[in-house]
Amino acid sequence: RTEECRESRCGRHGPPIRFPFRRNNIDPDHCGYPGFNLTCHEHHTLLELPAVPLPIQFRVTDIDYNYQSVFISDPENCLPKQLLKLNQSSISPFQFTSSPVELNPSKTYLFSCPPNEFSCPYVAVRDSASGTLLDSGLISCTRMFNTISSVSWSSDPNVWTLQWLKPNCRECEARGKLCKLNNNGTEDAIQCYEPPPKPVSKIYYAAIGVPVGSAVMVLVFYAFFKIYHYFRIKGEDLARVEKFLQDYRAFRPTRFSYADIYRITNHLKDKLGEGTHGAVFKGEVSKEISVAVKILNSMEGDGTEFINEVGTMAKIHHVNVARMLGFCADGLHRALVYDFFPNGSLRNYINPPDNENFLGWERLHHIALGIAKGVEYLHYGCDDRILHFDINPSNVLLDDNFVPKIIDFGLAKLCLKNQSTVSITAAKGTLGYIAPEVLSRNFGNVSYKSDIYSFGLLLLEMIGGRKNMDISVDGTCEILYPGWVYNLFEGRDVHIHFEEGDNNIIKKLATIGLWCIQWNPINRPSMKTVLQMLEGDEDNLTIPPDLFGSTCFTSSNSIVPARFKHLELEAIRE
Ligand SMILES: Nc1ncnc2c1ncn2[C@@H]1O[C@H](COP(=O)(O)OP(=O)(O)OP(=O)(O)O)[C@@H](O)[C@H]1O
Repeated sequence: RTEECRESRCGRHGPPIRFPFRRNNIDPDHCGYPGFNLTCHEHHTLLELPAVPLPIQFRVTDIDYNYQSVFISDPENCLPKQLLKLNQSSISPFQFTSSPVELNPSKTYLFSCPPNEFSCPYVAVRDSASGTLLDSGLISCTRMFNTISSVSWSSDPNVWTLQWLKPNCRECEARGKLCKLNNNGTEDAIQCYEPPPKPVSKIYYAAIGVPVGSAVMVLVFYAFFKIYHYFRIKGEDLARVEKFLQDYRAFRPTRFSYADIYRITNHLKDKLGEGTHGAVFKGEVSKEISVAVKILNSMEGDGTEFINEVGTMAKIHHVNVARMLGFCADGLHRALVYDFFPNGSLRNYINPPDNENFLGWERLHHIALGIAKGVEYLHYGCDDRILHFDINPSNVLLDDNFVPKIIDFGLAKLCLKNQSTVSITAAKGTLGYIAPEVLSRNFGNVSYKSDIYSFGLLLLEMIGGRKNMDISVDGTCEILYPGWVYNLFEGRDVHIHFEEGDNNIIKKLATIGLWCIQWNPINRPSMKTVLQMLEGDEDNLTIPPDLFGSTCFTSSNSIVPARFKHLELEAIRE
């Protein structure tokens, strides 16, 4: 039967109502103790105290079950008036309590005041036995009489504290238990019992359910969005791969948006390196097709010129020239997409030649031949002659079979528009490969022979590596005048490691290299001739005149001719 007597409240903020209190006309009789009836009225909890001639209703503001106290106020905010009515009446089963800290019980005086001056026409004043009587504010009031016994004042003058002694549930409450009438119905007999588990309220359900429900909804929406997004992206990816393959088969470059580039490169995650014209990232058009994406340093314009140039570059197809698979001209973003070559650049293998990456002279010879074929194609195989201007080991990539692929062709033209002239500063990394006439027009006109010069130095680097070119400190001279090569022909130590038989390849590459780096562009062979030399017998090759004889090919005894000094100064100044 205790289930029938669950704790309740009149309003959400009302005091808890449980034994010995019960709600009048709502809770069964056995839920409360006689005289402890409370009434709920408009969410207020009301307590009726017996008085003569009529009972008086007070509002219950709180109930302290541990101290068996009930805090009451007057609904009309005029407690002293009620005090007057209560005078002499019994308020059983309650009684006024004295404040436990109040050593001298107070007398309470009741004053009648002019109703127009006071909202409550009665004022109760507490005065200690020793004490001061009136405060001057009550001058217009008339003292009626010293009131009944001790009224218990709480800190709020509009609230009284009543106490009850019977039934005594203090012990039960102190032990965290509840109290009820004994089963035998004897009024005095009280027993404790365990409080039933609190029913989960609707508010609780709402408090927990709403956020949890919302979170689940958000998760479900998020999951739907992700699935939708996934399939949309997948669909776009498939469409892109399809388009890419179509273009690939038709030898057309695919145009990518910057968002595509961003996705292909997995948010520009895997950076392969950074060159003069921009950074290179690894990417994947699909699981099978890996690409390298060169994001060009930002450019101006609407991209029309860029697209035209790219159109020309895309027509270039040669086994030794990296194929441009696609491009991006989106806003100010410009990018070029190439096949990805996992073996990286030739520089990794020739510098120095005797390390573990050394490919062997046979293979290096093939690579030199491949590069020469690629350059020859750029010079003679296209509608317009394409000058590379930056042939060096970094711009030669090696595919799975170590077939060389020339990259960065056309970039000089593409990016020149932005850089006004060939920038020596920008091309610092490849300074040693730049033909004299590119540095100074005193040496002749810039032409396809400038690429021959760079190729010659690439050959010399392939055989000697930087080991023989001291590029530190005053290295410009050594790079431009690799006199050490002549030591090779004279059988002197040039730090090159080779076996018997390799000698011929090395000498062949050295001879061709020397022909290619002749000062006068007219004396340099064309790429067609270079190819014949590379493919022919080295015995038929003549060693070019020692153009370094009178120059600074060693750092210690160098004497630079006046005309070359001019070049040297100019090169350093830029
Ligand atoms: N298609 C590619 N496959 C694999 N690696 C590549 C590819 N293209 C470029 N790289 C690598 O990216 C890096 C940067 O290349 P990039 O051509 O931009 O600069 P660089 O040749 O080192 O310098 P510069 O532009 O001055 O010649 C290099 O390490 C190069 O090996």
